[in-house]
Amino acid sequence: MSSTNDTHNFAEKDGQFRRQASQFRNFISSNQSSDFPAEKDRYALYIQLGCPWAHRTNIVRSLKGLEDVIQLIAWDASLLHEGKGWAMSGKPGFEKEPLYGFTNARQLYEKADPGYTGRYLVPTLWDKKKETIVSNESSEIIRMFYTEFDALIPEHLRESAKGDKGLFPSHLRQEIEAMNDWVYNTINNGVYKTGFATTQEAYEEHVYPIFASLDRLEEHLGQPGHGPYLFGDYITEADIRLYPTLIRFDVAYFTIFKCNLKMIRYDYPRLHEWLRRLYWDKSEKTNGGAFKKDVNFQAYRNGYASAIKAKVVPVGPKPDILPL
Ligand SMILES: N[C@@H](CCC(=O)N[C@@H](CS)C(=O)NCC(=O)O)C(=O)O
Repeated sequence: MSSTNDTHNFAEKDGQFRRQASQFRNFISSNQSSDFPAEKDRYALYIQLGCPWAHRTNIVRSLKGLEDVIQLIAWDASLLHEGKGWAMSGKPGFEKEPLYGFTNARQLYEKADPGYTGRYLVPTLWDKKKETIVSNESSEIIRMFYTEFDALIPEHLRESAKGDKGLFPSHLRQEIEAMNDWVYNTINNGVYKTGFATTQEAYEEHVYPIFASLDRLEEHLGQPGHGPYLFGDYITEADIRLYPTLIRFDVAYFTIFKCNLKMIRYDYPRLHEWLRRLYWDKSEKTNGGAFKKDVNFQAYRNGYASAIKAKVVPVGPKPDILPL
């Protein structure tokens, strides 16, 4: 990403990156008399392809066959304006935001709330009817997508039809929530705390826990009942939340965010297989390739290099991902 000025610095004075809580936290419901009822053509999902949090929401949109139900709008991943957020560059495919002709995310946030003072984050789930933001919290958006839209998707994709083979089956809920917690803190957000650190202390505080947690996941995948997916034979929410971080790991977090004690491809055989299995799958399990569709390795390299103001973009490792 390039920026209009040189003010990108995600760390605070003590060198630590602290993620703000998302501020729009409404929930779409299958109940048609709720404030935000599940409806075809009513909602739009704003993403940019580099963002792992947006990536998880787009994976679930594809996985659940919601492409015709929820519109997708992508900001140009190469353009983050400080003060305006993600933007449209004018390049082909990124001329203007299609609903209002906006050219940056700030305009959208201010349409929802003129007094908004937070960061202009993706993913942003927009209600076209009420003209406001439903939610900008990915962990909640994915749950709305896979629980509330059943009536609008083919029967074989419905969460209610899947029973204990679903994304968040009742017998695994506690285990998935527990894993979500440490994976979020030490891996999903851990790579950011490491990569955005501006002191040696902050960097070292966060880099070691990433690898302790990757080691823990590698072991987890070797236990009975686990593998090929994290909780056995079926993809769950835990897989969806880990994947966007690991698909970026070797090409961006290892190289650019200095999460460089080990690589997925050389040091974690089970995780490496898990990752490639999801990436290359084109079967019904992934609804024909939900995990590969919007992966863009060059966008990850460029985006993270720019986020830390690196003047050079590392080219390796190659290939971007190995065959299964
Ligand atoms: N908690 C949010 C985090 C979203 C987030 O941090 N998005 C980043 C892109 S990866 C963003 O939009 N950053 C723009 C900015 O900070 O100005 C979620 O999971 O939805």
